[in-house]
Amino acid sequence: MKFPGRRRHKHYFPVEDKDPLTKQLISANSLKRSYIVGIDQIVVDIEAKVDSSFLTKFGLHRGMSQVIDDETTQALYQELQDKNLVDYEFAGGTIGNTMHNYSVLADDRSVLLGVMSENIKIGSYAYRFISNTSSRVDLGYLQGVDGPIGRCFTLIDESGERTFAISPGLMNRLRPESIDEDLIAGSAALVISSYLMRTEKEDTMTQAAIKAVKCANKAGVPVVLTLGTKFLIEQDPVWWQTFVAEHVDILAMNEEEGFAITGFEDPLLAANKALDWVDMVICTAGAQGMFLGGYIDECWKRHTKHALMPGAITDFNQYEYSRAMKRIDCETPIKAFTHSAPYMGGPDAIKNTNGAGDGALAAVLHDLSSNVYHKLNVPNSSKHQQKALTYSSLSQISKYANRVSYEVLVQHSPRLSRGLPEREACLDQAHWEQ
Ligand SMILES: Nc1ncnc2c1ncn2[C@@H]1O[C@H](COP(=O)(O)OP(=O)(O)O)[C@@H](O)[C@H]1O
Ligand SMILES: Nc1nc2c(ncn2[C@@H]2O[C@H](COP(=O)(O)O)[C@@H](O)[C@H]2O)c(=O)[nH]1
Repeated sequence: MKFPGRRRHKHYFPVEDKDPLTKQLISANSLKRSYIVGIDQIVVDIEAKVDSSFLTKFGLHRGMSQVIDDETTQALYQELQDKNLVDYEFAGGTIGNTMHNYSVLADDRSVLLGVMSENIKIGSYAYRFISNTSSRVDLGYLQGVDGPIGRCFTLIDESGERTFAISPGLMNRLRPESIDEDLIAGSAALVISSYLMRTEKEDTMTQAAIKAVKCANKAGVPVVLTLGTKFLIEQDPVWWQTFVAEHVDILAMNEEEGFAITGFEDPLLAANKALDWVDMVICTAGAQGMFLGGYIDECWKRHTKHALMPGAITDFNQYEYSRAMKRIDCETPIKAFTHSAPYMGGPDAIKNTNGAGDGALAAVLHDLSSNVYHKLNVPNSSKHQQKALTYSSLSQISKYANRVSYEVLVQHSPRLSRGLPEREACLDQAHWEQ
């Protein structure tokens, strides 16, 4: 496990550096490992620049992620080929991206559950998915299927808006019996997306996902849900609210999805509402940056050293230096929030916004899993007197998450090609010598 690392603040430190005594006690090969598990519809992204008439021609709703039938897929793909519009084909899927990014950041194992074609031809989409995924992502638990994985046509129009057209193939045929309960019970988190609930009659993905969620709930493993797209949530917000309240511990959403599920347009108020259902919430807000909210026990609260911020909740960031806890572990729970503006004010030129939110979530998962890893290996550390969910404070996690989003924005793919630098070039030498 590579720890989240020191960035603008000096609180990050690897296990080995924490204490010279523990350093002697722990030899590298006796370290216990932590890992996270994600479930996804296995898809390859096929990205193309199109104009709005293309979307109209194929009956696609702009800005939405929608499932298309075989006939539409054939015609759409043919037109993209004929006009030479395909820019790039790469492994995708909202959770696939998140597992990949987590493994790149943590330089450690994640496990991806889903389906994979049994017979893989060189150059096929299945082949491409596997070869574009970090070797740290364990694909050994994928369930074989006799047919293709999914394709996600990522159509970018003149305004930069992305419209996703999903040709599902057999991506939704993950069976409940393919869910290994011990694997989930031993993980640091189970990560799912709302897309897993968008299935047809013959599909088994939803049942498989629900089985995994119940297993995680029973084992006390945090369930992390990312909302994927506002259109899915808008169809039945009450169902989602109930599902989240009953089964989810950490909710990740952007401000549009936040509005769809909570009814609050302001991302801070949406995050505040979500904390009625979950222990921790991430609400990204594009150029506004991100809000992170969680619970802390009165006795563990830490005051910020930053300026108090204006917003719909007075002094909302006053306890942002605290580590997040499960509400149930707090005797006197307090809601705490933090906000981070985009790293360095955002890139001068955004190459692609695809996956910026997934990148932020991967960073949060890295912090969560680092805490489990540290606890497994240094259980008596004073750090674990507080029964916290996270390794770092809310403030640091959100800065880290924004930093990762920035990296996604300046590259073409939603998947990181490398980890973050050990030292940020933009920070002067004095920062590292403090
Ligand atoms: N236009 C932008 N300018 C600067 N930063 C951005 C911009 N869009 C996104 N970001 C960064 O990426 C993060 C996630 O973006 P967002 O678009 O909210 O996610 P999603 O992909 O889930 O919709 C933001 O919190 C911010 O740090
Ligand atoms: N598993 C699914 N993944 C999907 C679906 N529609 C889109 N996507 C993936 O989302 C990312 C982009 O993420 P975003 O946070 O920037 O919106 C992209 O790589 C797609 O593959 C879906 O229905 N199921």
